[in-house]
Amino acid sequence: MALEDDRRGPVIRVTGLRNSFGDQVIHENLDLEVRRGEIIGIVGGSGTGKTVLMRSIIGLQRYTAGEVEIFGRRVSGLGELEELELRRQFGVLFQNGALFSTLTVAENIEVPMREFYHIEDALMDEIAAYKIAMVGLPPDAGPKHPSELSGGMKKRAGLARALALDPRLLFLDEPTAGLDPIGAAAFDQLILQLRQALDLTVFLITHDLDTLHTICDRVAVLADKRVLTVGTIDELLAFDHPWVQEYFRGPRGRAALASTAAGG
Ligand SMILES: Nc1ncnc2c1ncn2[C@@H]1O[C@H](COP(=O)(O)OP(=O)(O)OP(=O)(O)O)[C@@H](O)[C@H]1O
Repeated sequence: MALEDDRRGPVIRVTGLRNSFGDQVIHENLDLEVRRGEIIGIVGGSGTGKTVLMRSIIGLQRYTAGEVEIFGRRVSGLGELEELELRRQFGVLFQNGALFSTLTVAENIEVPMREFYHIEDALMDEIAAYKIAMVGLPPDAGPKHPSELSGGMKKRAGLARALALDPRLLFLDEPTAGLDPIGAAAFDQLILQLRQALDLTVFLITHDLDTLHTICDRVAVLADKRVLTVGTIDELLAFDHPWVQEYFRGPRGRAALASTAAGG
């Protein structure tokens, strides 16, 4: 059953979200809208709940209050078929790539295909090879196991798996963490290219200021248990809050700003 698609509304709408673990309240009354086709960066100090927010949106975290809509549909209370149909429309790259270590790269990419479709093995291999090429991995990466790949290649393999079902929405949790600056910049460019080629909306958790400056259309700041503000970097630079000012105007923030201004 195809989900009704509200093309005018936001791709993701989170309203009044609350998450807590025991006595620890992570989110309280959190609102966020993600627009169609944008790359939105999610930033915030460690432990502010960026990953918990992502997990709430994709259905892996049971929140205690609030509502999440994806493509105009409430994600809670969906029937089994509708939930499957929704899950097919987004891909996720988890923080550590989360590849199955006993499977090859191609087999990893085929996992979601096997879950959702009945496709012949030969066709699945072809699709996996196409996804491998799409993320800039060499063809011989397919039969390799994750342990044989560099950190950057693992991220690309995880991305290929996230793209396995041709999603329209992509979630990336700290994709450039642990990459060297050249590898991180290349990954940023890959995300930009894929957004353009595949008409994607991207929800991107990152601490990487270069990534924020280079590829994000808007940035949402998590603080005080909610989304404190959302805006372009220029708008955030003018936002009067100690964490935001320290983050974007501290030494690293200034370096990233200077580098972007210089076209680097
Ligand atoms: N399953 C869980 N049980 C208990 N506490 C949890 C659970 N998952 C997350 N937390 C807590 O929720 C808070 C937010 O965690 P989360 O991983 O979302 O932070 P984050 O903003 O992504 O941090 P980082 O930038 O360090 O990755 C943390 O204090 C964490 O310990």
